[in-house]
Amino acid sequence: MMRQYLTLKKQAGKHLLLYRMGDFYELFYDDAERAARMLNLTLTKRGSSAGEPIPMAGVPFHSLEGYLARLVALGESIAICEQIGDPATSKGPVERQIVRLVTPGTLTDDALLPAKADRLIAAMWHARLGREHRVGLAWMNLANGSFQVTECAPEMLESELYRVAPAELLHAEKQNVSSQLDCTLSSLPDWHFELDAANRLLLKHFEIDSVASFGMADMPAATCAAGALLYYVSQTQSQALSHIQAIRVDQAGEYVVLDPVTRKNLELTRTLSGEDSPTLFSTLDHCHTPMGSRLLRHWLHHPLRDNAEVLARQQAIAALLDDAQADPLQVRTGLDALQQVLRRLPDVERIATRIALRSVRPRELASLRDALAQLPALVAVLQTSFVSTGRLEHLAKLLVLPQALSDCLAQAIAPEPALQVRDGGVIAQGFDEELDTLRRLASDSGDFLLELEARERTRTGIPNLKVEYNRVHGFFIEVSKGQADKVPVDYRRRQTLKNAERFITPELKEWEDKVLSAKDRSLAREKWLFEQVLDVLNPHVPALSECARALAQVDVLASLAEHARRNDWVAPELSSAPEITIEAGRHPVVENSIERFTPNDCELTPARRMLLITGPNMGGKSTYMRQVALIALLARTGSFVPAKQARIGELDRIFTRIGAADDLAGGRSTFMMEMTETAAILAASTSQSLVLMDEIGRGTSTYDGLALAWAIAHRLLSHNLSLTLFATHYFEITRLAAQVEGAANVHLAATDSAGGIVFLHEVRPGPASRSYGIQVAQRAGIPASVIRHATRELAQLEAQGESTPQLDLFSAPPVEDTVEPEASVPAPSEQLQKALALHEAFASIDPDQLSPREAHALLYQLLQDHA
Ligand SMILES: Nc1ncnc2c1ncn2[C@@H]1O[C@H](COP(=O)(O)OP(=O)(O)OP(=O)(O)O)[C@@H](O)[C@H]1O
Repeated sequence: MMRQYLTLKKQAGKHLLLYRMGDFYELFYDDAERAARMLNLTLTKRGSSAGEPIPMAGVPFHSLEGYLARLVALGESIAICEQIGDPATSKGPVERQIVRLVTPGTLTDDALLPAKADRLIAAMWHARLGREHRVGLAWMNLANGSFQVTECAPEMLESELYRVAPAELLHAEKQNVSSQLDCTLSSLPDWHFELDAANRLLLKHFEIDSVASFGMADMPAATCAAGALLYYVSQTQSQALSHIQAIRVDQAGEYVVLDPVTRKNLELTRTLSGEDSPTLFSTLDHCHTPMGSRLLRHWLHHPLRDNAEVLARQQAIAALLDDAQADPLQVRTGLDALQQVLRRLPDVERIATRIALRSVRPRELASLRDALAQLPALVAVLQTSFVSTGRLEHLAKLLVLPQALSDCLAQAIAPEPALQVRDGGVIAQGFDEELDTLRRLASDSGDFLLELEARERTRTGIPNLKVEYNRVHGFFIEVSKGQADKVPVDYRRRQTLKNAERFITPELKEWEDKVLSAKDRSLAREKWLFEQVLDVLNPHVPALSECARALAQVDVLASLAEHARRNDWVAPELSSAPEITIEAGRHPVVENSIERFTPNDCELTPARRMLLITGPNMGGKSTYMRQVALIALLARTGSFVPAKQARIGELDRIFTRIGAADDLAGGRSTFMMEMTETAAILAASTSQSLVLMDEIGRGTSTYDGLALAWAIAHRLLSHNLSLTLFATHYFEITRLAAQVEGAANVHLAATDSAGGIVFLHEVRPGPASRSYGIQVAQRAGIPASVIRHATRELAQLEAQGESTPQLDLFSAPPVEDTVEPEASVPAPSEQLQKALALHEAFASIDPDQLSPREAHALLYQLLQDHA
């Protein structure tokens, strides 16, 4: 047996091998030790190998799914080995085979999948084509059959990986992955990524002549990744992947690029501390179906650049809301009616996939049958209430499925089927004549038995004779001990009890054989019929999947409309210029968590492209910056936004540099992280990008920090020309507004009161007047003696004026809120002047215009002038 185990373990490779033995799945050797640790199993021993006992651990077969879910959540991959041979006829160990591979990215079972999130598997391949270096990325959602590819430059890979967010990433053994993404990495031999083999596999699977059919003619890197991915996934499934029907090329430039840090900082689907709520997704998710929730999550991570699709979604939401407003006395609006139907729908998307993989359960088919019966009502609401809305009208059409599909389910599946086909009672009465006869034979024994009992009582003269059945002994005739000697000769003893004897007669035995075989045959017939039903359903899988996608869209649009209705959100105007103009905007998440949120305006246009934001700690700077980014992002997904009015232009990227934490694992300090992120922003942001910069330069000495912050702001303003929100504590930076066209100062207002500082959370024009740092510290509970000490120190430092080491905004004399910056700004210190001069000298250099000799000379000149 151990030899068989070791052969199978070799096949399983790195996967944990669950080896079926009777009612258990056993693990041996290292697998046993690992699994025992992870699952808290008892580690035992079985036999020995080379004189050492073999470690063993096991899980009962009926609780396999629960253990699998835990292992997969820990990022493990598992090979499941079953007994294939018949133990009765086997010589030596029963034949066994690996029948299923479970990996974090290839799950389709409902018990193992999160309802509201997708679990994708991706593959990446670096290709060098001459001097060009491209990365091909392919990803698949096995649970709904989508398969996508893209190619990107290596520096964009991390952003793309975070956008796709796979649960498992396949890569070639010789190509290391340096991503910080939290996912399971599975390495494959390099030959899995060979172009010819990949091409052949894709052509065979999709039955096409060339990958050009999918627009992949010039995408060799993506083709290699797609081939490796398809091969790997098909190895994990025992069924053909018939629901994977096409590859979609994800065009770079389709989406507003969000780099990994921005996805995190904006708390789209996870809070900074790693919780699921409160996030933008948890706030907006009023979806009634799991597939709706999954699509909403996808939309939030994929804001669109092009206005057309955004507008179509927005108009659909507007129509859903208009209907509600058109007749305020309407007890139930079209939106309510839609939601009522949506509430009753199961996860059609995943059921469709499981039909294709032939792993669907009877009860899922029953819920699909009931769902299909609801669809006409949904279509009717869409067609009566929202007839003239392009998107909703189109979706309504996709919800109409062939009648044959509903008929098949309605006729074939029992009203309340058993959990498993092997339990019987899955196929409906009246669907198959043979099955009905077998069932009747198997269960309609009542009349025959009563008749037999009466007959035998008369024949034997034993009045209390009974004919009965139990699972262990089958049918029998029971006679009390006192009457046992009266039984006829054809009675054969079956069992002796304390007060009774049980017998069987040839007639009863014949009946028993017929009934029991009818039971077996009816179960076998049901199993066969279930497979036939799957054959009938299978061709409808594409239409069903499309219908599921349409349902998900209707659900998301209804959810966004519902949120807009409850929170008074408005449709943003979309423009093609790079601009963000918001009147009375609110933070979509914070507005729901505090009692009174103060709305604020924002105007960012090419002519006023940078807002320098100042104000006290706790004043609301971060909230304000994030709210602007979130409103822009919401507008680009087609949603309404929390504002009185908004106008959002086409954006290519959203960047954020907000309070970094140490990347200890990556060996980078806070300051290093801050500078790395800033370098990426300066390299990639354009005049169509929205950039959020929060207190850049704070992690180093005052002079360094200030000089860097100044130069970075200057660069964004004069070179990148991005729409920028730049929050800072450095006072000198506010001078930028006077020096460079396109920048303006705003501040978050606060005021003193008898009870201490009061934050007004209002964005007002001009720079802030004071820091209120000590007042904030006081509110935070710093002891009164420390506060008094700090106040004395501050007075002294302020008296020393410009020579203080703290060059920040708040060493300046107080100014009125609305005073323009240049009126109150002190002259820059000597060091700063030097830094600025150096910066300006650098800004005037165009390296592309210099020969190496000139560059060398210029370098010496700069050293001489600025040392
Ligand atoms: N517009 C607003 N209306 C009402 N409350 C607000 C508003 N903006 C922010 N707040 C509240 O003020 C608190 C502080 O906000 P925020 O973190 O944005 O301040 P900050 O200026 O960035 O502070 P720090 O500089 O210390 O990071 C938040 O917890 C939020 O609840």
